[in-house]
Amino acid sequence: MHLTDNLYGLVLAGGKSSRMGQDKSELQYYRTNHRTYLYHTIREFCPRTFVSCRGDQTHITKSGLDVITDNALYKGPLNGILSAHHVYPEASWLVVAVDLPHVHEDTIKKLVENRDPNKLATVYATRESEMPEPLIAIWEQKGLKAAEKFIRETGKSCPRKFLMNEDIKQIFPENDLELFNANYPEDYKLAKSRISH
Ligand SMILES: Nc1nc2c(ncn2[C@@H]2O[C@H](COP(=O)(O)OP(=O)(O)OP(=O)(O)O)[C@@H](O)[C@H]2O)c(=O)[nH]1
Repeated sequence: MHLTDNLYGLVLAGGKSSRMGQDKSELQYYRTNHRTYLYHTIREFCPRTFVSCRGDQTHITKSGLDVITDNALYKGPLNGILSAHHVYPEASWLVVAVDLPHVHEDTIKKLVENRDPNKLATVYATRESEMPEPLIAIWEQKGLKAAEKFIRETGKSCPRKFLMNEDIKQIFPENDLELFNANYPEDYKLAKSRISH
């Protein structure tokens, strides 16, 4: 099996961005807004790529990028991933959250090269925390089926809670900074300053 067979890309951009105070997917770290940057970055590795967002985010749905909008089943990032899974149930998904400013081509390449399709997911973790980061990960088709069952049975939709007890492959970035999560305006400023130096 080729490592990118059936592997579709998904940039998660459907959050409320309440801590940032503005849509995190509109923030620009490189030459364009970050959802577009990540979309083009992961498109190199996947036969099809989409942005995952809410139906009311018309600035995204009408942006010209391929989009999958959330269905109304649950809330949160896992709903975005499961909505994509419902549209293309035969696919596995390379997922990247839009609030990861230091993810770059090599971060994605490493994820793809280390994919283990026999696990439920291949997931990054920082060396510091060793906790799975489910939003920079490859979710296999069977992993998404299992996640959906977990939500139905527990009522919990936190992707990390699900992955903590599951058969996953965990990998580490070259540098923990690649997984830096920008949620607040101070994080945005800090990430921008790192990028411009
Ligand atoms: N499609 C989709 N993506 C989501 C949803 N909620 C969060 N995300 C995405 O998942 C990633 C992590 O989101 P969070 O930081 O947990 O939540 P957020 O709503 O973006 O931000 P806060 O409102 O500050 O918590 C981001 O890329 C979000 O765009 C959702 O309901 N649907």
